[in-house]
Amino acid sequence: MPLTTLSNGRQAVIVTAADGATAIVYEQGAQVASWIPAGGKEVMFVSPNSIYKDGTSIRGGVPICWPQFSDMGAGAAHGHVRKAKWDFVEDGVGTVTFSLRVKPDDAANQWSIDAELHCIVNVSSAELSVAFRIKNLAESDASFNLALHTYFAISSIHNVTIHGLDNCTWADNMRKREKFAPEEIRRIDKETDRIYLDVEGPVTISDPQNARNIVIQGAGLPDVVLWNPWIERTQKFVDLVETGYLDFVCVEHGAIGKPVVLAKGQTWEGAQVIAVQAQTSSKI
Ligand SMILES: O=P(O)(O)OC[C@H]1O[C@@H](O)[C@H](O)[C@@H](O)[C@@H]1O
Repeated sequence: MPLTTLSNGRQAVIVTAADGATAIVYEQGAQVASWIPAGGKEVMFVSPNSIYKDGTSIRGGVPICWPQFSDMGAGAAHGHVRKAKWDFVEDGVGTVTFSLRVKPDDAANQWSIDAELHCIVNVSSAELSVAFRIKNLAESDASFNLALHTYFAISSIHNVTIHGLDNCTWADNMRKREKFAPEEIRRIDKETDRIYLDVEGPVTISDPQNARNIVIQGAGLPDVVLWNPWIERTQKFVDLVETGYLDFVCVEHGAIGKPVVLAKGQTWEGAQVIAVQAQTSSKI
């Protein structure tokens, strides 16, 4: 069994690619918490105040938010599977798969969905891909939202610029998801909690101080949440340090604007694919 116990006491698989890239994927939540391209820097942010215990999602990496985003449903905010213990399925060079059987009578499954979930992680120095697959095992349609809630490590929120969202209508999570017309967004300089709808191209985080662009693309996931809690809201998170907002930005590909409706017996997959490009100038 390739699961190992890390120094924080949690079980995880350390994935190594043929080119020397590594990733860490926790059993709880099938949560990716590290991706280091060979000879490169960590791409995932994980808060030093993260709580490592049963039923608590790590503050960082790629929490899988399903079957609901935020409070858009009857169940726990961002769903329950990010806090559940997933089953290891298989691993190989640069890859690991976890699964989770979700049954209607699970106490935490307030959506009563009957399904098998898979999280498939593939890693190399060029790319990290995190795929969420669901097979509907019920006799009726399953309807759900999904977000791959990825926390990216950055040199400082003051240094980075965001590209790829200017032409999209967005809903403000801080104003009851009221919708707004497209507008340029480059720097984040205040609390930002937006759902960009129907994003077609990649989203890029340009980080000149880290000499890299992080290029993030969704597959089957049309929407993108852009989140940074900024100064005041950060203080409300027990698992973030006081200045934690400086160190990350979340770019979360998801199916949020419209729920996915999956017919009985059908399988659906959505993924986030992340690439890192060396930067020679601050322009992208
Ligand atoms: O504290 P949680 O449940 O992990 O959520 C963190 C944030 O997740 C983001 O996706 C939401 O847009 C924010 O509103 C939320 O605060």
